[in-house]
Amino acid sequence: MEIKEEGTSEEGQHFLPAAQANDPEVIQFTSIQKIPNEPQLEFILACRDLVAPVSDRKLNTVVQISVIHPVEQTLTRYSSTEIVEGTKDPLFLTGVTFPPDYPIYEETRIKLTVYDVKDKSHDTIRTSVLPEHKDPPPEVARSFLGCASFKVGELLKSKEQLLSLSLRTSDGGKVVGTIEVSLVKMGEIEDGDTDHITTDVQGQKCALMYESTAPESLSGKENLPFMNAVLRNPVCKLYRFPTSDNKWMRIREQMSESILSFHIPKELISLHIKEDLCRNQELKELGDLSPHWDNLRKNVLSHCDQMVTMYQDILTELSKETGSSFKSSSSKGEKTLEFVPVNLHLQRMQVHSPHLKDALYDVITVGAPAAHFQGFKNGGLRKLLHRFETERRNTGYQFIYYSPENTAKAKEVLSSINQLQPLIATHADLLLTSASQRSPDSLKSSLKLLSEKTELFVHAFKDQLVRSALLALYTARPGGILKKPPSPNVSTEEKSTQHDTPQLRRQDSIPHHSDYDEEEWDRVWANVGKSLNCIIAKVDKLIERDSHNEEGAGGSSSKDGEADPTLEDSITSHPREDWYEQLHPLILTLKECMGEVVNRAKQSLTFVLLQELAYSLPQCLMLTLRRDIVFSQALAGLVCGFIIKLHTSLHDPGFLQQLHTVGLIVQYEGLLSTYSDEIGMLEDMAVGISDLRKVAFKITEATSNDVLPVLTGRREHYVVEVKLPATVFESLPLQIKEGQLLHVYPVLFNVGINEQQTLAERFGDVSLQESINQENFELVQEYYSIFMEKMPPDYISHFQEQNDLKGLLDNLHQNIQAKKRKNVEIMWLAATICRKLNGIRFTCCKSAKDRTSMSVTLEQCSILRDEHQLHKDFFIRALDCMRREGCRIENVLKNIKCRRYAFNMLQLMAFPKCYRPPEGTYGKADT
Ligand SMILES: O=P(O)(O)O[C@H]1[C@H](O)[C@@H](O)[C@H](O)[C@H](O)[C@@H]1OP(=O)(O)O
Repeated sequence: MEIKEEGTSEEGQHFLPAAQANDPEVIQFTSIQKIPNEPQLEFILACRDLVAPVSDRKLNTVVQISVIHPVEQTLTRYSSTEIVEGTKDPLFLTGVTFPPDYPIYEETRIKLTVYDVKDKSHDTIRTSVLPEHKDPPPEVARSFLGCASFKVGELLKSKEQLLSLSLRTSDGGKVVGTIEVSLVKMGEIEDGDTDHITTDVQGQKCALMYESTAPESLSGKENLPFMNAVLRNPVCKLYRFPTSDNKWMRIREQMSESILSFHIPKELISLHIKEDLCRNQELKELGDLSPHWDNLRKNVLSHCDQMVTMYQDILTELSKETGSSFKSSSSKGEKTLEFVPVNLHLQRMQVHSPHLKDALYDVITVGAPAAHFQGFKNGGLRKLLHRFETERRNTGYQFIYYSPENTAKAKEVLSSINQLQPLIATHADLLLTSASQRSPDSLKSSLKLLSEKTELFVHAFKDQLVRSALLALYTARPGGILKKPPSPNVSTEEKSTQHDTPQLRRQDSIPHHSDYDEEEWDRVWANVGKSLNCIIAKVDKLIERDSHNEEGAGGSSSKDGEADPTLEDSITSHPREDWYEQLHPLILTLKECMGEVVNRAKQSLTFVLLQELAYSLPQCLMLTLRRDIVFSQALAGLVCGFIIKLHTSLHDPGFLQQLHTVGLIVQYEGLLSTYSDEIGMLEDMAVGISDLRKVAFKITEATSNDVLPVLTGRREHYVVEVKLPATVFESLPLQIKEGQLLHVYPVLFNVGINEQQTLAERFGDVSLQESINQENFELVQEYYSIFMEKMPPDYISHFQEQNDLKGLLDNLHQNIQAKKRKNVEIMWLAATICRKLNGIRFTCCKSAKDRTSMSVTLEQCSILRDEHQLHKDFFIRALDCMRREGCRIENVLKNIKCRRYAFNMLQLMAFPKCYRPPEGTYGKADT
């Protein structure tokens, strides 16, 4: 019989060839009845009276679970239990679970093979590097004890949903013990005779009886398809652990990829292309420039065109990856996949514990957003951007220095102009339509909209920057006589730096045209407001006269029955007017005035952008590319985290209120070291995460089957539209339904834990980590203040009763100040604060594979201990179970095709103890 390894092949990822999955003719097997989106089958295992091959040796047992598919009759290795040491009656804490889409039927046969493990450190189970997926030679690590098999249908139909099977030797002859298979329904009472089952902890017994309620849906049924639309290829694991009062809790671990890994980068790159094409066009439309500026513009344009082509090529390549939802750690340096986050997953723990409500704990795990292809020789974004700005500020006479804030402002105004001008034109046309229909009500409402938009338009130019840019452009036109520098709207800080340095000379050399009429712009700009006022006045008059006409026509008369002479006058002097004709010339004037303003402002602000681009080409564009790449990776993770959080908390009114009044905190745990390349990664990551502040979310009602989020905006500000099904959308607070923007507050705390960090602490520099932690602590505090201020008092008083956030914040602050080596307490506290504040949790290292796996499993077990009374003697065993057989070892396998954490002994010695994986799960791996 052919043996396959689950999860290493394409088949492992998709479970069934598509043709078979869709063809009812081929599949004639009995499906397992199940709750939608819940695992199809879950069971736990225990052995009894195992016979040791050598009588004086204590058994260390492990069960390997394999599936015999009824179609192909092939044996697929599916999962394993943990190793239970020193007992002939092992009870396994690691169970077996088959996710919703797994091709399993009542006819499917499950084979259970029991091994005796001789040497744990060599028992690297199911290492896929072995050819033909053969077992490691038994003498090396484990020896076969016995096996048994059953059909899924037999288990489902069995009395008490429990099978007790004899374990036999390979020739099928000798019975070497019994294996018990108990069907599990998460959240349901588990029956069974427990007397014989002991844990491996001396003398301890755990009753298998649950005192629990029926399963409660943790996320609404209606929105499940929406959430599942972004998740792919779930891996599920099941455990049972004892509580401190000797009851059992059940834990389901789930890890899923997200289609957003590719969807968001594609959306974002399309927006970059649109934004850059528009900017290039505006540069072309700058008009005549003097030879110096014209040459500069030509140079900039040729580079910018090349960049657009590059983005287009990347988009084409990414578009070929239809349906992809995972970029492996080994692809992190691939140029065409640079915008895609590394190894992005939702890591979920679902807990069902006695007496407590079922609970979900999510962490998004992802490789630190970083530009791996560009590399880290010169550092990462934090350093590169700082260096770039300093150098730009101090360069010679060729450019006018605009601060990053001013450059951003120029982009913002340009974007407002591009949005508002067509909007105003549309509202103006609607006003004329209302006029031609002679409808006072619709005339009034059209005017209201027109006024609002025109006021926004006028307001957009209320900035000194526009004036200085106009002047700068004027002097750059051919024939400009250059005397005095146009000074951009510099902040006091900038002014002082410039005065302290040779900037004075440089500024002095920048030209000014003596003929420049500084007030001309004011006149042109004010004309827009004036022409709007004329329209308002005219509309008022028309409506007023019309109402008088109506009254007149209706036989208006004074109380005593005599006609009102003034009204009669007005009726006779203003016969029924053509409103359209009255308004048309005024609208034309408004459009003309607006056109004039747009023309001037667009050109001058584009000239500001030219200054930024002209400096240090092509490095400046490469820096933008780097920032775009890092941001794209960070954004894909954020959108995934936001959608998951939204779907799991939709039924919590407090959460919804927090969402629209405060916004959500998004906490990133970084495990990067501040040594060598990882310094650059951390510098990239810090900027990428802080750039996420430019993102806001908006929730809309889904109107089609396309439920993927939609991205709009430009580099300074993005809006992510998240769609919800109509029924769910209807139940949201009004503010959210009305499209209010929902904000996020990203924060990053980093603590390096590996051997590189030891070097950094002994011989290097940890200041980057220290300043990141300090800066981000201030951000958390700021968020907390807004939270306390904006949430309703009754919510806050209940919240304060439940949580000592103030104490946690103080503790975090003290830990940050303490400057202790590898102070992992910082990460634990930050994570706890985030969870208590209903935030979104992230964990990242270089690849989100090894260190991240250690950290999320530790976090999961800590939650079980702190929130669900995990028995203290089982903390390490639970941790080892999760690390040895849980979702994260599958993560390693799917990344590097090898079931082994990439740590060597030396590295592990440097790790804080609770971050070290169990024996036999780590070693040299080809990453
Ligand atoms: O998932 P990571 O912890 O970033 O993986 C590291 C691992 O920690 C380290 O021990 C090993 O030497 C590799 O550098 C891993 O990174 P890869 O990106 O090469 O998987």
